[in-house]
Amino acid sequence: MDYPELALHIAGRWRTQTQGGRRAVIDPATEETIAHLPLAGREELAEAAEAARRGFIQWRAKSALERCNILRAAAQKIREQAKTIAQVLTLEQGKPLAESVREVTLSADIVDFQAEEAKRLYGRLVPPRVEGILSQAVVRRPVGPVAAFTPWNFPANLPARKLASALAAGCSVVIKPAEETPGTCMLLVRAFLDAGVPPEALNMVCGDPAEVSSFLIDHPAIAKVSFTGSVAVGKLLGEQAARHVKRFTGELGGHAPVIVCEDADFSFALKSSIAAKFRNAGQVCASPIRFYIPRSRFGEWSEAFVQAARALRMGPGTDAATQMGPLAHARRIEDMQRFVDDAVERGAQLLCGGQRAQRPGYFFEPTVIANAPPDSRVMRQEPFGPIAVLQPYDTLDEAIDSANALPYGLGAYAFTRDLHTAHRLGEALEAGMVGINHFGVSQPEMPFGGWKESGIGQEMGAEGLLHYTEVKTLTVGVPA
Ligand SMILES: NC(=O)C1=CN([C@@H]2O[C@H](COP(=O)(O)OP(=O)(O)OC[C@H]3O[C@@H](n4cnc5c(N)ncnc54)[C@H](O)[C@@H]3O)[C@@H](O)[C@H]2O)C=CC1
Ligand SMILES: O=Cc1ccc(S(=O)(=O)O)cc1
Repeated sequence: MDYPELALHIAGRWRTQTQGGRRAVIDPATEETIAHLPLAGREELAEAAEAARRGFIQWRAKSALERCNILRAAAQKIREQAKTIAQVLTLEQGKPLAESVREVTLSADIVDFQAEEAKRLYGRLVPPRVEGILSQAVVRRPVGPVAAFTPWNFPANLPARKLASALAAGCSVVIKPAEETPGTCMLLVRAFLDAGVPPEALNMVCGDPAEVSSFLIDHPAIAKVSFTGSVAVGKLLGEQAARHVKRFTGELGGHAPVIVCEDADFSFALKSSIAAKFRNAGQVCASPIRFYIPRSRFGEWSEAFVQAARALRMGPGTDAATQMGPLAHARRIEDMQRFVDDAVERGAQLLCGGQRAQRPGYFFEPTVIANAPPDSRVMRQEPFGPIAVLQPYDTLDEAIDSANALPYGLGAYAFTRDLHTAHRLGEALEAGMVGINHFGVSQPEMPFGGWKESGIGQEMGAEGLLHYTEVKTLTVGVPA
């Protein structure tokens, strides 16, 4: 499989030679270097921000229909190249190739949806309360150049969400993908440019994440910051944006509970749970983490869950038989071990896995922990990896309280066959996305965002576009 030569897109030019040096991009399945990524220096970051300022003026001047047509052409190009982009994604990130193909085609769908929404960015006319007013309108206008920061777990989907909405609204962008997975984003950026987005309206930079984000957020050309990543970094970037009163969207971490009710179809719930838990090796912000199981059926569930976890085929994403790939980078392995060791030290039971796999690559065994005390790290922080925690409960009220106990609220799930219980849980679970009897809460047409510390704002759906706009009250009086 081929991996492309990496370049940054700054002020209308692709650059392979940059002032910030370069860093290796590693295949997480083999730990081998597959490419070198040029890094931007401060002057190049300034060039990108200034270009975004000029690009914004050109891009916002296009009609909604023109923007829609260009973005739909970009979506088509992404779809046509889905296999190639997916191969790059799997090489740099590790997930199974079939998952990468699905991610890339879904990214094209996200771009299509936001492109169409550009034509529906309606305002409204409000009857004036005083005489002599011809029209009193509420309209939405693009917020301005956006600095977008995306992580390594969904190298196509997450840049697509930000690029699609920002560009559909008429904003220009400087995007910084994760340095671990830059190739996928580079191919998406190329598709947008080839489709007709003005070269200065779309910039891609990489570098030291903290230096790049700090520089861009402080830069006067940047009007809005959009970040996907950890709660801790989200708070830092949000604070920095707030100091300039710049707009901020944060898609941050979660700690999703799953309540399996006494009346649930256990075999369906278990099959769905295993697929959702170990998809992308658990590196999904809305991934299920805490499974609350009725005490009377805890033994039966634990046994079947462990058996299914052990049966998962781990391997390189390029192997068609692989069900779970490696973790995306070396730091994740160390972090998984800390989660497991801490839980066991505090008295939890390790039912399976719990260690790095004995093979090259950043593989960590599918891990199941039971009865983790509430103060264990795995019960308070997002493991962001292939670790499931099984907890017994006695009453549904108790399970709901436990599910809502953390300061996060991104995804939450439940399984029941009773319609009343389904509605009750749908209301009671405190999260931006609640899935009853299914985990598919991330869809291009639906808003995706967190409650509590899990984030601010939403991406995708009609709401996603609105976060890239400002509201203007526009009153036109009768000329004197
Ligand atoms: N919500 C999500 O989709 C993601 C959440 N995370 C969370 O982050 C935790 C740690 O992930 P790691 O990669 O090990 O650590 P990390 O915190 O170094 O990096 C996480 C992501 O944030 C970016 N980042 C870090 N500091 C930044 C800064 N100052 N400015 C801009 N971007 C910055 C990195 O480039 C990377 O893409 C995970 O355990 C998980 O909880 C990580 C990736 C995606
Ligand atoms: O990490 C967040 C995230 C990204 C993508 C998806 S999905 O592939 O659209 O399901 C879910 C969560």
